[in-house]
Amino acid sequence: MPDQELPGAVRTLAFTFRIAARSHPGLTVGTLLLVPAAWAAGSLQALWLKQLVDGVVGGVAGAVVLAIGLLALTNVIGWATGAIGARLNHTFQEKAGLVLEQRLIETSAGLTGIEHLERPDQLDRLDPLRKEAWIVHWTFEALAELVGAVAQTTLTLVLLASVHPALLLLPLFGLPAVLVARTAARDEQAAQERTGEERRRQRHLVKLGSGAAPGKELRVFGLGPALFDLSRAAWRSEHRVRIRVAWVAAGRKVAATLIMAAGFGGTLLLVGAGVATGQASVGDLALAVVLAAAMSGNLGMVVGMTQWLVGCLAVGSRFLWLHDRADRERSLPDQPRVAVPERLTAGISLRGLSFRYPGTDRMIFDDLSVELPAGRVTAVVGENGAGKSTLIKLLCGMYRAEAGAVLIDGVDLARLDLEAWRRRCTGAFQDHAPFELTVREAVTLGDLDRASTDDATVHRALAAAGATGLLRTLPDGLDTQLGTTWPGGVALSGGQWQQVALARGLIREQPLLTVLDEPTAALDAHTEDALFTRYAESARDRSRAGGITLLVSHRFSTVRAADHIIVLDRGRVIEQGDHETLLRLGGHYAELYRIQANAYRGSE
Ligand SMILES: Nc1ncnc2c1ncn2[C@@H]1O[C@H](COP(=O)(O)OP(=O)(O)OP(=O)(O)O)[C@@H](O)[C@H]1O
Repeated sequence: MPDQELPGAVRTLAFTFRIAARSHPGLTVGTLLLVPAAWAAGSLQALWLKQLVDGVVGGVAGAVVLAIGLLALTNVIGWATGAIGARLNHTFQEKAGLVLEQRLIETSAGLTGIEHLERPDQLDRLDPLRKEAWIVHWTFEALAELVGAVAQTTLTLVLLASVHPALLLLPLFGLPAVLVARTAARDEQAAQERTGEERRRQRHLVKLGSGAAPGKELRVFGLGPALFDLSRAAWRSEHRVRIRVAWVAAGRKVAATLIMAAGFGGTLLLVGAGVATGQASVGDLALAVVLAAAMSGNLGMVVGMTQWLVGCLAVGSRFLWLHDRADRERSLPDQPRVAVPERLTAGISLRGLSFRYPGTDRMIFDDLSVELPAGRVTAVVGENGAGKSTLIKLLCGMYRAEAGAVLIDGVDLARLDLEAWRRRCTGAFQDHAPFELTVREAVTLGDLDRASTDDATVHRALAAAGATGLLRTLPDGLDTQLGTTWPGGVALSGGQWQQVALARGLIREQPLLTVLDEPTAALDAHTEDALFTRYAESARDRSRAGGITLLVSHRFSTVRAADHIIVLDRGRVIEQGDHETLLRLGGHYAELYRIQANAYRGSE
């Protein structure tokens, strides 16, 4: 289970309301007053109807004219407040939605680590928020409509009590419906939590089955039917739980509706008897019929709006949960933060590092010690799952180690100003983000701290990433839109996307740490080889600030260009040294290098 319960409805409502009200106080108040006013006008009409009926029955012309006038006036007011309220509400929703979305991005991206994006239990929790963030915007409409429904119900009750005090009991008959709605919403949320994994799996399988990237594998392996079966199984497993919850809720709702109907029947009997005995007027009967009928509708609306609001809050509570995490992070005892050094003199030392991913049992590193000397290019090699990418995550402060420390020129990374550290880090990753922007934008995103980026800088970054040739083929040079789903956008191959990502990673000047986690795996071996040999040379030239490059690659022809090579095996360093030393050692590295070199020669 995730480390913390989801926040309750009241806290979530206050939180969502606070964010929106702070950004648009006038709209908030306007919406919350006008929408309910339109509702209340509905009940007043019933009162004027009673006056009208009594006026007609008693033959009092003045009362009839007054009642008609009031009916017309209330109608106009109800219509006008309804129309303006709806307009305001719409504007408010759009504006508040934008603020909420902005906060969501800020909160999610602002968390120091990436645990919430990688841990399955936390992903299950965040999934509805990512997919249905827009539901949170409806919280205010749901709230305004609920306040309106409650206001109308209250006014209806006051009017019913004026006919016969016993009619105040009418809402008791509607109470089960309200309780049933609340329970149904809670059960639905619990079912959502329980079936989060199945839902994600099903969506993942549908995405695989219909996406462009897996299209080839799907055809070669004839995976369509198998994926469909798996997706159907995941859907069934999720659906079974949710259908059971829906049926139980439907059963309870039928019972609650029967109780409401009994209340309506009782009202008619009571007031009808009063008219027969002369204790009530015909107008009272008309009022009671209209209001009692409206009462079940009103309570139904209260129930519906409550359900709607609770549904919005269920999604909002995930937002608050994320927000709480950010708050907890901010409220950690504020240790004096050490400034990030302008240049590295010693380098980075990983000392006695022990780490396992939160929520898992397996140690990825157990007492790992590694030195990354300042101004040097260090390569890490090792089989799949050896811990290479995890090492990078720890160096960038995405996770904290359980024991040991990452020392930056002797200072524990945990004591450094992490944001400032990250501003001095850069990198490119195999699972890079394909930013479908112009080439210039996709590259300059790598250094937003720079006051302005001239074209020469972008060209330099693209050249360093070996993408000059690619640029020549693009119709509008740096202004070319990437991604075919945009007007005039061009399609890039996997390797070309990687080149753009690498250029983004290389645009920052004088980084203290450059992590290159298989950033060119989609390039051919020759191109990668030439690129890194050139990169390693320029990195040595630029090593004045003591910047460190950490390269992860499975290609030994590339790795040999590094100053220092670390061979990882299941989280342990089994060999290290430069290429020549490791070859002389005749160990694991030498063996793998020879296998690759032979395969490479054989393929030529
Ligand atoms: N987010 C995660 N949660 C739990 N375990 C993880 C997570 N990411 C990686 N692991 C586990 O940590 C171990 C090391 O993974 P890592 O990605 O660091 O290996 P790697 O050496 O980079 O592998 P590759 O060469 O395949 O990229 C693997 O066993 C992997 O299953």
